[in-house]
Amino acid sequence: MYEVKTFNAIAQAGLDTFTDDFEINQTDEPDAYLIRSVNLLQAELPESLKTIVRAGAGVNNVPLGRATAQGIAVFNTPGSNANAVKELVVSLMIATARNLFEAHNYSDEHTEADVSQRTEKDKTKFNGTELAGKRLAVIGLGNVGSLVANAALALGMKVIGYDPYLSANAAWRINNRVKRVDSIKNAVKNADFVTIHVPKNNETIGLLGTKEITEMKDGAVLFNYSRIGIVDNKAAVKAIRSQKISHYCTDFGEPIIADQEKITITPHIGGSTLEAETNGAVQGANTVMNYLEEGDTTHCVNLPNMQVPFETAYRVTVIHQNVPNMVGQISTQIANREINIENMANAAKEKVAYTVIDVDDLQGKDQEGLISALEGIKEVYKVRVIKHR
Ligand SMILES: NC(=O)C1=CN([C@@H]2O[C@H](COP(=O)(O)OP(=O)(O)OC[C@H]3O[C@@H](n4cnc5c(N)ncnc54)[C@H](O)[C@@H]3O)[C@@H](O)[C@H]2O)C=CC1
Ligand SMILES: O=C(O)CCC(=O)C(=O)O
Repeated sequence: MYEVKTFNAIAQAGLDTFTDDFEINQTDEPDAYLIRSVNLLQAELPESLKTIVRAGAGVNNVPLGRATAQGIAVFNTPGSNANAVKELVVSLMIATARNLFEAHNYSDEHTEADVSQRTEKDKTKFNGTELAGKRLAVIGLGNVGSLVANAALALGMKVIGYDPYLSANAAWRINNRVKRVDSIKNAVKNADFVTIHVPKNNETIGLLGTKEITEMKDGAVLFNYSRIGIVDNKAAVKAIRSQKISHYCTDFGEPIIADQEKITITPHIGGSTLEAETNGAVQGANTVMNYLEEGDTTHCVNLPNMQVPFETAYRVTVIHQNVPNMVGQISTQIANREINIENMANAAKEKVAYTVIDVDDLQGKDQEGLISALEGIKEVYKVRVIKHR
């Protein structure tokens, strides 16, 4: 029986996906964490923990370096909530173009006798513009950005995209009418709307700051539905006050942007739809099961992605540093115990490597001895022996 500890609201459909070999509980010695936005950056990760699966996209709430050093595989569920974010961003583009927040506030302030008179009288205050024919810059063309770009095209907008790290898979999803450019400056300079959809990391913190906002068209509308800090909020407030940008919408509140005209804050609801939460939870549950039961690392963010068919009675998995002679040392330990290797696979991702060894004859052998011998190799982070179901 594997034990799974959950954090945040994980959709019931996801919890129901687990087979009887998995128990969801709040144990202190879980095999897996299934999480959403809980901040684990300062949390101690228990010795028992083998995997952390983020139902969603961003893994900036997980201490990746520490997890790797403890041999914990970290996954996300890419694309599971991308459509939800796309629809929210599109709705906010329309809302800002049509002054919907201001118009609603106006009507809300006049709910008494004068509301019908004012309905016609002041409506020119809320004259808007249409999206068709306007220009949208999308920074980051992955799962969310590509959907936003394609949806904007369908609404008749012109779309400019910037993504220096675009994967081949993501490129296939993008409509060829999205014009790709080689710099943020070239993306934003004539754009009426600018939206950013990138992961939070050292390179993307402050990616849209004073310099980039200055390069935007006067009166542009700016969106940050990625993470706090990717748009420099101080710079955004200055740009709103000087009317350089006409509206700023973000999913991540902080005091500096609170209670300001033309700044709309939503409470991190980009992925908060029934469909997205279900997708993420179901995909997350399958990820937990595939990793714990087979060592599959599809969509792992800190290990190489490997799918090796599991056709033997046992599988030994080793997470280790990506340095010379690891495969040699590992197979020597196995051979020393007269265990025959049926199949072996190894791949590396930056400084970390993952080795999968399939064997038939572990029954009755000293499995604990093998694990401790392998974990005795100083470059090894974690060893698991998995019995085929
Ligand atoms: N508000 C919310 O509830 C949600 C927020 N997010 C946030 O949005 C981010 C993006 O989500 P997805 O599109 O699903 O991720 P993704 O991984 O599919 O796409 C991210 C894209 O950003 C690109 N990128 C990376 N660094 C870049 C840079 N310096 N300049 C331009 N492009 C760069 C990558 O090449 C990739 O194509 C997530 O990491 C998460 O932080 C995602 C889902 C929900
Ligand atoms: O789980 C959530 O509601 C947040 C979604 C999100 O921010 C993400 O997937 O990166």
